[in-house]
Amino acid sequence: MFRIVMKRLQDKWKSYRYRFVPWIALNLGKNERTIRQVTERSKDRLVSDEVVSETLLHLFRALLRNDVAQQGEVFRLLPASTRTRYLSPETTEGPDIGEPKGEHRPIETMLLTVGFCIERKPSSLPFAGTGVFVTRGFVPKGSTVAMYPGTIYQAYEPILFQSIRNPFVFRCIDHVLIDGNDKGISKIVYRSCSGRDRLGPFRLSDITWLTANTENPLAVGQYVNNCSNERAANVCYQEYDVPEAFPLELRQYLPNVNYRHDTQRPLRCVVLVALRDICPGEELFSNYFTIVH
Ligand SMILES: C[S@@+](CC[C@H](N)C(=O)[O-])C[C@H]1O[C@@H](n2cnc3c(N)ncnc32)[C@H](O)[C@@H]1O
Repeated sequence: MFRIVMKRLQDKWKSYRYRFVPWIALNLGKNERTIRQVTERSKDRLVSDEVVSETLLHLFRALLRNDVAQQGEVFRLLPASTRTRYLSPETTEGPDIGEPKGEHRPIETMLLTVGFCIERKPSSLPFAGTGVFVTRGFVPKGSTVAMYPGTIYQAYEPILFQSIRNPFVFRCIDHVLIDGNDKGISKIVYRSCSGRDRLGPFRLSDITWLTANTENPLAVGQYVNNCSNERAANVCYQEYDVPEAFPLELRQYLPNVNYRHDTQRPLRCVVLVALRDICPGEELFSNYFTIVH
């Protein structure tokens, strides 16, 4: 009898694509109605990887273009044709209406390139700590709204010490883990891995999400709170593997790094995609549980 009960429990547990392990253990019973249900892994994607790439490239190019003063070494090593693209916007493949020129203020760049900006503020929910809000602009359904930063652990890699009392360990559908904690041992590990993985002057990941001033303003997705029966989810998580062709000079804005330097697969990122139109002033809520049937 005991074995049968245990087997049933195990099967139920396995069907959960639980995102945040400690949160689930405490809240599974309370929030059953807010669970996101998908019939297959492939149905969990709201938009294609190409659409996600388009937004990231558009924003990252604008961020780089507005940071020319700090990027001397990077520009020196870029092929002339690529360099020209950043130094004189009018030579790019079409007019980029609304792209800011000159001053380097990432949040303004975000507003002008993607049409909205998000920022961390005290959550509108009691006792939920910090949350993420759309502070200006308008987010159309299907937009890439945020990124989940952190160190990437493949399913077989050890994460024991970093995961103790850590509410920021995110689990992907294929059991890859992302440690998005910006404090303590997690912060030390991320900094060290990011410093390790460079190609000369080219940084391959961003470390500024560990501070209050993020170079990539999308990289605050780890602070998005869970929906509740009263506050429905307006964003969902989606895995995004960085394509090989992603430009070298733009990788410095990716807020993820592999724990092991010899990982033989594309860099995993996770983006948050809008489930509906979102207006300024609204807090973002995701779904910490998803069941794949
Ligand atoms: C990934 S963190 C989100 C950021 C968190 N709000 C903070 O300030 O650090 C997950 C933690 O946020 C809190 N949290 C998330 N959603 C919540 C909700 N709907 N109500 C209360 N607390 C929530 C829980 O403490 C949970 O363990």
